[in-house]
Amino acid sequence: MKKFLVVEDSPIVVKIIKHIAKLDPSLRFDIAASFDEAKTLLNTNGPESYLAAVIDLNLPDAPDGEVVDHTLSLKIPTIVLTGTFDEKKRDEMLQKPIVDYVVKESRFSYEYVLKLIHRLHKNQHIKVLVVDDSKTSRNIINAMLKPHLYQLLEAEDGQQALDLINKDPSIKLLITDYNMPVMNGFDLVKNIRREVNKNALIIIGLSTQGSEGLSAKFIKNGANDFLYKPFSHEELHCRIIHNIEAMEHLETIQKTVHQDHVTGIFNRRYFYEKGCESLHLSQTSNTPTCLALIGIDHFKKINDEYGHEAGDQVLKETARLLEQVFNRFIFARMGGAEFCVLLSGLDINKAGTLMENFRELIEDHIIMLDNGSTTITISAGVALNLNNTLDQLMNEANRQLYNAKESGRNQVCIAD
Ligand SMILES: Nc1nc2c(ncn2[C@@H]2O[C@H](COP(=O)(O)OP(=O)(O)OP(=O)(O)O)[C@@H](O)[C@H]2O)c(=O)[nH]1
Repeated sequence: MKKFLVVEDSPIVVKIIKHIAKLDPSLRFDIAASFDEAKTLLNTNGPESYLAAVIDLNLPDAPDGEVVDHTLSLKIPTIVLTGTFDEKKRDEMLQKPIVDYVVKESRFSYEYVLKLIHRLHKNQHIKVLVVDDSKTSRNIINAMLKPHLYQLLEAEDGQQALDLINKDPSIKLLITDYNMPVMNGFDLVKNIRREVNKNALIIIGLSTQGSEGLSAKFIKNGANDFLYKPFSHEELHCRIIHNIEAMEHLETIQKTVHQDHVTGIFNRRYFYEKGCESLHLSQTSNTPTCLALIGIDHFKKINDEYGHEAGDQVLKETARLLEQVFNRFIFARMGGAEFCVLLSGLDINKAGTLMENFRELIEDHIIMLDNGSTTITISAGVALNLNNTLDQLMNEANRQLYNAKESGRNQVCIAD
């Protein structure tokens, strides 16, 4: 993560920021105690080296927030961190394209600022689509979003937006007006929700005051949230953050549910979920598919000889090589020392050859352990899908794996 710039003359505040930031090694920052020092740092390092600036409003050589104008002119996302409770000053600052205005009240204020910095870092990867037929309205919303570093896209009506969403599934947030030609915001939401659920794309509906029934209608038909125009920068920002954080929590939960805790690759649950879908697709499109079940030979001996942690390292290294070779397929650790790959698009000969190559790669690979090094071998069973269920295919591959083990291990057995 890029570093951030703190412009602050109070040693106590600097000490608190340093203390809190120390708990998170990904946070790096420079400190300037005055406007002059800030200018020197910015000249020396270049404004592009800073993700954001955290600025105190009252500095000896800049008593009226002059540093804020300077960092904004350099297009650095700027967070005001001040001891000033003055409402007028706050309103004046919020008229500028700053990220946020935070009052130094307690340690939570500082934690909030550091959370904002993490947010800015993540926002750089979040695509936001703003849909409004009025160029002026789009410009206003974009100006509010820009300081938060989102990747911004625009559409003039619902149909344009729908086309963009269909073309680019990585769009995470859609902010749409209601009244638009060609396709209004309401129909846009209904159309999107036929394909994309609330956890994959956040939709925030907008409309002018006076259309009170619209908010409930928007939300009932699939929008995550709703705002009446005109809204403040802070209001929009809070709604977006609230929805994005909810989406990220869900993504973390989904990832945990589908991830193997030792190797970090997908687990059996994921394999069955995705594997069933993929098998169904290949059957309807008449595409050949094979399943390979792989077992590390005599894995128990590794645990016994080098210890359980070394056993874990062997599993991780095997998983890493599996990921390297079978990246374009669905693969997972099934449990113990067993891994599985669904080889979609490959006939039995190609699948067998690929698995044989993988067996050789493993055989020749030296695995470095904390307490030495070792080599391993694998056995594998490969089965071709003949309109089977995933369970049937798995059973056949398992029979072949058993044959490979019984025939002396370090070999690939293929179903006739
Ligand atoms: N280190 C480590 N060991 C594990 C883990 N999960 C299961 N094991 C151990 O893996 C061993 C099971 O290995 P098997 O696949 O039966 O291997 P094996 O019987 O030694 O070898 P083959 O007969 O060739 O299949 C058991 O000793 C388990 O305790 C894990 O997450 N980490």
